[in-house]
Amino acid sequence: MAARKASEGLSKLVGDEVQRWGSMKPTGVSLRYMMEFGSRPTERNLLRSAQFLHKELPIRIARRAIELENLPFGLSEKPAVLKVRDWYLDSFHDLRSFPEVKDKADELAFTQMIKMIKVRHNNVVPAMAFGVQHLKKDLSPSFVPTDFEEIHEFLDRFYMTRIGIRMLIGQHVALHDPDPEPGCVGQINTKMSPMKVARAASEDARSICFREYGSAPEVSVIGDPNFTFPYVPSHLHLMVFELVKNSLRAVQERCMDSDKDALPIKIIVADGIEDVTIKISDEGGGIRRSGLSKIFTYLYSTAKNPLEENYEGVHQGVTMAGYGYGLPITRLYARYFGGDLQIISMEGYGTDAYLHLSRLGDSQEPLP
Ligand SMILES: Nc1ncnc2c1ncn2[C@@H]1O[C@H](COP(=O)(O)OP(=O)(O)OP(=O)(O)O)[C@@H](O)[C@H]1O
Repeated sequence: MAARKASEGLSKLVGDEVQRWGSMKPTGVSLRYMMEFGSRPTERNLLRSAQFLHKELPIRIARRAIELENLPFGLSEKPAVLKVRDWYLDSFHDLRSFPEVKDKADELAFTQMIKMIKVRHNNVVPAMAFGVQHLKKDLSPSFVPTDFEEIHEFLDRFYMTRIGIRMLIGQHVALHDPDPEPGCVGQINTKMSPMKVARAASEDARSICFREYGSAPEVSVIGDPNFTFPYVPSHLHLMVFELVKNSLRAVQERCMDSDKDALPIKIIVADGIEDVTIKISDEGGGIRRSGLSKIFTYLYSTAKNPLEENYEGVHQGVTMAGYGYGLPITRLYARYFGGDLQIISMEGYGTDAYLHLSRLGDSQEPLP
């Protein structure tokens, strides 16, 4: 579909429909609810789930489309942001033009449609990053990072709701799996071993490190190998991958500068009553105190930006670092199910990342 012009404005494009849906209140779901509901994926429950999404997704999508139209500093006019807004409008339109979901056939067609919506939005993160980068370039040298607070808050809200939308779609689609792995309820593994996921994510990060530097520091994972708890393995994988990638880069660069051996990275998994905490410790030299306040912003990275040319297809080749998105996005994933992320640094020595995951899974989705 041809890109719409920003000047056409939202209200003219889709009338009051987006505004009307965008003013409705979204309904949050908890990990526990998803797990209990999804444990009986009967025809009736799948139908109920599709009916819920048929009403819920347009609300969430409309709210973001409206925000995308009203960003400060002219960010809404940037071509990459316009493209993202068009993806949201197209998805809103697909959902609203889908008739009421009444039976199994409707439900299957609806599932197919939302699966397509998820694919359409695959490149939202790099596209938005490209738009923001573009804006930063336009504003420099008068660029003041505090000006970006509003944009930063918007991006936090925007990506948080994106995680929610993708979780809801992914969960509904996954409940159709005729042969789920034992213990899995859609995307949730009721017996997820955090050690196993941490190991796999570390190996993935190490292979990127190998590709980039020709070697990779060792990563050891300490904890109870039999311990399991319900969580979404793909979320945990993504979070540990990002954190280990940062540690590997810091350790690797430090040892290249000093000609010393690369010191191993240590991951400890602790099983508490309220939280499962995963600590990732490295001796990569830490982060300067003056830079610490910036690490959770979307514009701070000490690596060369891979988005300088364009964002199309950036997902095809994961790089070691560059957008400055790893930490803020990881923290959003942790917070989505009631957890958090803290970074403690000792400049001149190393960094500890504490990833807290809420064990009870009772917290409602944060819905900005
Ligand atoms: N373990 C660490 N040791 C030293 N510096 C770190 C560590 N983790 C993060 N940093 C610093 O924080 C910055 C931001 O990290 P973040 O993960 O958000 O982005 P990035 O790694 O630069 O890029 P990407 O978007 O690809 O993850 C890094 O560029 C780096 O300077």
